[in-house]
Amino acid sequence: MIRRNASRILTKFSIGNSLNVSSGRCSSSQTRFLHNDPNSDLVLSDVQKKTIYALSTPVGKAGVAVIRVSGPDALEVWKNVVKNNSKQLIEPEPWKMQRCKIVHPERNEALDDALAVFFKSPKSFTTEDVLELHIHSGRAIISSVLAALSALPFCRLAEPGEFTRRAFNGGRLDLTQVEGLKDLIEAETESQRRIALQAAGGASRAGFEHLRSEIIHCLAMVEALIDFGEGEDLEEGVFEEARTKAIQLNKAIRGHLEDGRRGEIIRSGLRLAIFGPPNAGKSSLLNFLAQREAAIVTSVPGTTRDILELSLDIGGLPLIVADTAGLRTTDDLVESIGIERARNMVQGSNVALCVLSLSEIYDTTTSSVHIPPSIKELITTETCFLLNKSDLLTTPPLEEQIRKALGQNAWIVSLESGQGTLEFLRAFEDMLKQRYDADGDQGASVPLVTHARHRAHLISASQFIDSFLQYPSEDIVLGAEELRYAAQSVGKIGGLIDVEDILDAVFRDFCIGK
Ligand SMILES: Nc1nc2c(ncn2[C@@H]2O[C@H](COP(=O)(O)OP(=O)(O)OP(=O)(O)O)[C@@H](O)[C@H]2O)c(=O)[nH]1
Ligand SMILES: [Mg+2]
Repeated sequence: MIRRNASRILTKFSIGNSLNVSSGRCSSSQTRFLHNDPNSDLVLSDVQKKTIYALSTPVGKAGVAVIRVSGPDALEVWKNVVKNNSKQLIEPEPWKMQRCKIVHPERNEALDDALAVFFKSPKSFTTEDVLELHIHSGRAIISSVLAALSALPFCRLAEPGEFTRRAFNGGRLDLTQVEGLKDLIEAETESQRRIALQAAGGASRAGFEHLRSEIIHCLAMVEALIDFGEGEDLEEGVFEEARTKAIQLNKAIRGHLEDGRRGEIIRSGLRLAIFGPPNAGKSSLLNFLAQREAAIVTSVPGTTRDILELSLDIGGLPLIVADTAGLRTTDDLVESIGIERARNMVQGSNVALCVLSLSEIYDTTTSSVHIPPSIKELITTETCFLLNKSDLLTTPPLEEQIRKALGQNAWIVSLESGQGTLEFLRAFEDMLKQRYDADGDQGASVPLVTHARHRAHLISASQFIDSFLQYPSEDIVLGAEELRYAAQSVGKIGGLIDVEDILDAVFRDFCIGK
């Protein structure tokens, strides 16, 4: 189709962003949203199209509860249940809060003094007509208003998530924004809130759409090459230009994939494993971080036998902190199971913090550090160290020597006396923010990939681009197919495929005429 139409219109054209745009050639793009079936247009049943209502705030006693209504009959709902104080029907002024009474549509009985606002389609959350009733929050009030709405035959109670679903169907939100909205509501720490707000606001959508349009631009070059052939109707070097662009695109995608999984980790919580030999003060550290006696602390080595996990907010980051059994060789069956679990926990963690007793590992006469082999095997370049029980040393340790042996992320403290603990906490928080913070104090960029789903589609897009790059210029038809799949993979992240994209890009990016 593209081939025949285009070849009739175009005789010679050149490619690139700087080129002229033909006037009035672009057809308007028709956006299609994909749900389960990537090839079917969305068809809604009558029930699905009905006006829906639901309580949008938690049930219980509070100042205000909001009941939301969305759909083609939202205005009818207003006319039936919203009355001004003189009991006359009022036409809503869109997007403006109005003082009113909520009445039962059949009995005309006043149910509550309220505020109501009408959002006219398409400028609403769902893109449909939306009505919000801000009533007093109490069980009896809420149920009486919901009962009043259920008396209207053109309304039904919304399914879970149906308002957001309608916002998605209406094109107000793409899938990344829907996910962002959900994450925003569930955010428990600053960094989770920040990342979710960015996604809900459309930052991820813009990032992925940019990637997709770049792939489509690349595909448009290849399509033109298929239609017209280099050197005849097309300028020389188009194939090379498309390849160069594809290489750049793959680099950009890999950049997003190799972000240390920051987005996913912040969403689900960073896993911090506290490990070390018995009696070093691991449980004391957990209690210090939690600011309560969460773990049992005794002077008996081997007190902690199993993993104890706590969810904590450290420096605005969500951490799942695990206290583990002290690592040593033992014949005790229960203890050895605990030690095995501890090892697995350390290996599966995002951050490992090794707690050591200074008097056990530091030789004051030679200022050297000796770490037991059972601990050494778990240490990587990323491991952090807390050298505890500094109060037991008669001469202060040489910090320089310790940092030389263990790296910069090593701190000396006494969890018993509290010496050095606040400095450790501040430095540890800074280190975590440096590694994982999303656009916080440390200025790290907000990660684009925040869900495993995004990662999977980006990986397949990158593989399709790789396959395109394998094809020689003679097999360019097959290569174009790979690029088409790559664009589709990225499109799936937002749940959106634009059927007219390629046609649009051909006419937008190419200068037509001799
Ligand atoms: N002197 C001194 N004692 C400490 C310090 N921190 C912890 N302790 C003591 O060391 C002992 C062991 O502390 P825990 O926190 O239970 O050590 P652990 O590493 O969890 O030990 P296990 O669970 O047996 O592996 C307890 O008696 C603590 O009171 C410290 O900074 N100085
Ligand atoms: Mg312990």
